[in-house]
Amino acid sequence: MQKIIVEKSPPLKGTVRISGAKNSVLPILAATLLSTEKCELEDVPNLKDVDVICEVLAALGSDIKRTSRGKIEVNSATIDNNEAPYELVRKMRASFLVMGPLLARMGRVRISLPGGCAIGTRPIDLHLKGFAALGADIQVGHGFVEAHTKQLRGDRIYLDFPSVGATENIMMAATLAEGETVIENAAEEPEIVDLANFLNKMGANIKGAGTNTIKIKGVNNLKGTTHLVIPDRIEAGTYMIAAAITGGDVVIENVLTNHVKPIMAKLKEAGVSIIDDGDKVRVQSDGILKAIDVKTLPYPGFPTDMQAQFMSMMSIAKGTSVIIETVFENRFMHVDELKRMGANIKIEGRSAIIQGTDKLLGAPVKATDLRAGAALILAGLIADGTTEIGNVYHLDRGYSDIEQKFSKLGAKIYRV
Ligand SMILES: CC(=O)N[C@H]1[C@@H](OP(=O)(O)OP(=O)(O)OC[C@H]2O[C@@H](n3ccc(=O)[nH]c3=O)[C@H](O)[C@@H]2O)O[C@H](CO)[C@@H](O)[C@@H]1O
Ligand SMILES: C=C(OP(=O)(O)O)C(=O)O
Repeated sequence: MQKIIVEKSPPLKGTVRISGAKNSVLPILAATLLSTEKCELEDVPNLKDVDVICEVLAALGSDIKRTSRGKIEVNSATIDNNEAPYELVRKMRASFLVMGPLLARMGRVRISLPGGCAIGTRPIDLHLKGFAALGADIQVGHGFVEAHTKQLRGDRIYLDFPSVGATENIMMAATLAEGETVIENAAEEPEIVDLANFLNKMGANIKGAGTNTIKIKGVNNLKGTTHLVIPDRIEAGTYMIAAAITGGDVVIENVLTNHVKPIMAKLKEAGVSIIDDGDKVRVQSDGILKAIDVKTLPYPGFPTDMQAQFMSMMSIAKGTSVIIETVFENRFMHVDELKRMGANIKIEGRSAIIQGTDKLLGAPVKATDLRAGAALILAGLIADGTTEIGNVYHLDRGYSDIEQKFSKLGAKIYRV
């Protein structure tokens, strides 16, 4: 089993380039199923999750070529299978995003239920509610969802919660529905906008992505296009904290600073200097951090995918911080691991109360999920001694070239 070893490191210095966003490229790759022509994607990150969604597409009959580093061509002109099997869907929840495109393109889909994961139960009721409103006949049983329709028809769909995945899945299905679909209380994340831009370039008619009301007028078919994936705001935020926690000076390139406003605001509140240059950001810190309170919310609120990394930072801040997790019901699995490193954290319901300590101590720990893994690397950078992180496959799901990027900034990190 692989491990990532992190040793106490000097203040990080230098420049790091952020890769294309995992949470954009996954729905965009799913959306290529809607096209009867070849699509070409650029700045595709080097991630396990990308490999998995490509395996799903290949199983459905898409032809996938990795033409050069960061470039993928997908041709779904002749897809012939509408079943996404358990073995693939269980590897990655985002595989469920092929449901909307398959239903719209083929009129029939059978897909394994994705199940829960370490951060919560993560139901798919809102996705199914949306497909039913569009006229799909849906059956759930034996661990699978089956849906079919002669022709999807546009409707008004109000989401009880602005779910990212449900908004994406319904938006993709609606592109080929008859008439207009309106998604109300839609998620507003930048990745939704990126997906809508991609679909519009394919010939879809989507307006309002990035607001809470998205209108989709159905079209007859979608064609091929090329698309540059937006930068990963969570990867950017993770390196911003790496600079802050080590008292470093790091320039983060290929970031859309508009997408990381809550992260920059909270870092400033903690006493970190942020120079915002639009598509790059310089983060400087003397390593003396003030306690801050954070509440995770749907975009444009503070992202739940940055909660664990902030918790590492708050573990060595001066004073008491409170982090409230409102998006997922069980996203505090990293707390016990941080406590193994000497952090002083108490959980009360959906709140974590963090009493900053003077130092953390290296320890054997395990990544309980993707961002928990990132949080442990961050803690390891400042902990005395050596931190050994197990279950690193979580990190490989979502961080491109992680040891190389950290090493280039002067971090003492390697994989065994
Ligand atoms: C691949 C991808 O883009 N993943 C992101 C996406 O996940 P994902 O799309 O799964 O997250 P959602 O926005 O759907 O989930 C948010 C909340 O809504 C609930 N819910 C969701 C769907 C549903 O049908 N019913 C329901 O109750 C979930 O259990 C959760 O409590 O958004 C999350 C919230 O920003 C991020 O943490 C993930 O990194
Ligand atoms: C929770 C995450 O991803 P996913 O929805 O793919 O599990 C994440 O990126 O932190």
